[in-house]
Amino acid sequence: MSSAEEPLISRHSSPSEDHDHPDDGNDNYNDSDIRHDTTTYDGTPPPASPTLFIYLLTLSAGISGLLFGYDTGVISSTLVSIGTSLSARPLTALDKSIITSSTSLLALLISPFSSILADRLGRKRVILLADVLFAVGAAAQACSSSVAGMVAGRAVVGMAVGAASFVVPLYIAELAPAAFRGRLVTMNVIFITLGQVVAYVVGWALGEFGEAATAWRWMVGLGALPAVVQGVVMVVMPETPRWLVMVGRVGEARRVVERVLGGEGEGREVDATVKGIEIEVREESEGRRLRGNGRGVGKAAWLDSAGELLGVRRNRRALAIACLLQGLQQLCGFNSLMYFSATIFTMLGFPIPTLTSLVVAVTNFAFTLVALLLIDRIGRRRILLWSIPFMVVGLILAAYGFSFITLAAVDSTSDKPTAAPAQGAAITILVSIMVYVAGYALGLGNVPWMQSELFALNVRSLGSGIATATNWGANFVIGLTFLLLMDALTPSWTFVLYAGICVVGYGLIWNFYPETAGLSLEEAASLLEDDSWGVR
Ligand SMILES: O[C@H]1[C@H](O)[C@@H](O)[C@H](O)[C@@H](O)[C@H]1O
Repeated sequence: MSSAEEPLISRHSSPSEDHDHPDDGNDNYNDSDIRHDTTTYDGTPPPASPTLFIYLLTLSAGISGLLFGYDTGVISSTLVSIGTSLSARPLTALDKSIITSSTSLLALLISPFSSILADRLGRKRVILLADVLFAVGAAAQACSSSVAGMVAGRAVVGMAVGAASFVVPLYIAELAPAAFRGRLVTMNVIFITLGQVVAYVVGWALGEFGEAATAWRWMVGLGALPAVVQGVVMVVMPETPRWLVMVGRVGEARRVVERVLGGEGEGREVDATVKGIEIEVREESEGRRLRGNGRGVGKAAWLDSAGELLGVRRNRRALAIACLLQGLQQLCGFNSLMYFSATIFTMLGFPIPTLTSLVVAVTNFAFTLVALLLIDRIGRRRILLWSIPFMVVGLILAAYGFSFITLAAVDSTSDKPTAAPAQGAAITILVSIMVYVAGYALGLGNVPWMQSELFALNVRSLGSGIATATNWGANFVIGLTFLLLMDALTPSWTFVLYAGICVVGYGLIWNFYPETAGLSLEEAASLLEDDSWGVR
């Protein structure tokens, strides 16, 4: 579908992809949409300025990113504040690893089901359900008295993250006028990193000024707040017109389209948009019927899409690149810092480790802003090739710093180190971690989320879904193994290992990831036909 034919209210995916793919994460709308979808259904220009409705939509997208960021970031301060409150003993490295990684594991497991639920119940209800899970998970963590209870609370939050990270982008993609869609995905990453900053600030403030025994309960419990706010915003937001048409509620769909278009959406445009959605939905169910699937969650449709994805060379290559980038985003070890920086800075003897660890979140947020200003000008491939060397330098320097210190033993009741390690080395590690995080935020923190521009439309949803699952899978591995690796290999070798992964990743990107910035989807796809994978 060319840009002039793109409905104002966007479609989500092609016929064969809609029901049975795993999570396609943050990529139902992306920056390629900025370039390609700037006109409305009948070719008229998009609304000149955002309507109140668009602001509300932006707010709900923002809160969703904030929640994702808050819940992944807050664990850092929580782990160093729990002391002996869970199961009446200090947390072991294994406890910390399982508490942390249960969230990503459940996010990974739940995301494929959220697409089915989103079709059955509607997008809005699934968002509300995710908000309930966020709130219940936060409360369960706050009230837990054992390690198992805490793991269960984190797992419920993981279900919420998995469902929300699929359905919120879908909701926005189906509601936002095309001209604003690209900006909304950009916002999502900014809000995730902002949510992590908020979590770190809350963790530090409560750890410093709160009641020692209950501070960590407030840290995790406060995660319920944005979920409640989002739930309230969602109550006044409509269901998407595309879903309403899918279930035969065309009149309601029409009223929603009128609302989205605001004053500018008079008669003809509304008609054209609703017609476009109806045609699309009809084509989809027709396609499914022809493949003998009726209206169900077609296994054959899934197989068709999977066959296209793996059977066609350029699709296969797109998938390999998208998974490479998502895998690398996590395996480079960044989230080890996001989850455990307060634990690391405690071991290094910093007096207020939760405050020191704020530099990780703030550097990540600040350089994410810089990246998003630069990325279209510099290009995705180039920004990765420029930034990964900084990550390698940061990691090697940190490894070098760690080689000078014997980590202080941590007093299990106060979680404070029993002896202060060498200060110079600790500062070196702090600075090198900042260099590493800045490099990460400039490239790997963002570029992988632009994955959908690599895929042709008919395999985009499934391809992005698999790549997103790769992200959660690798995130789980990192969360589970970091502290255990620090014990088994020493901190220095753990950081060297991450540096090695970055070097290998750099080589793979150099050889296989072509520059797609500024290209149309067709041009990007045909690059991948080339023997050199379009890199030369
Ligand atoms: O893009 C985001 C961002 O970089 C976050 O800081 C990180 O925690 C997430 O894992 C990643 O997906």
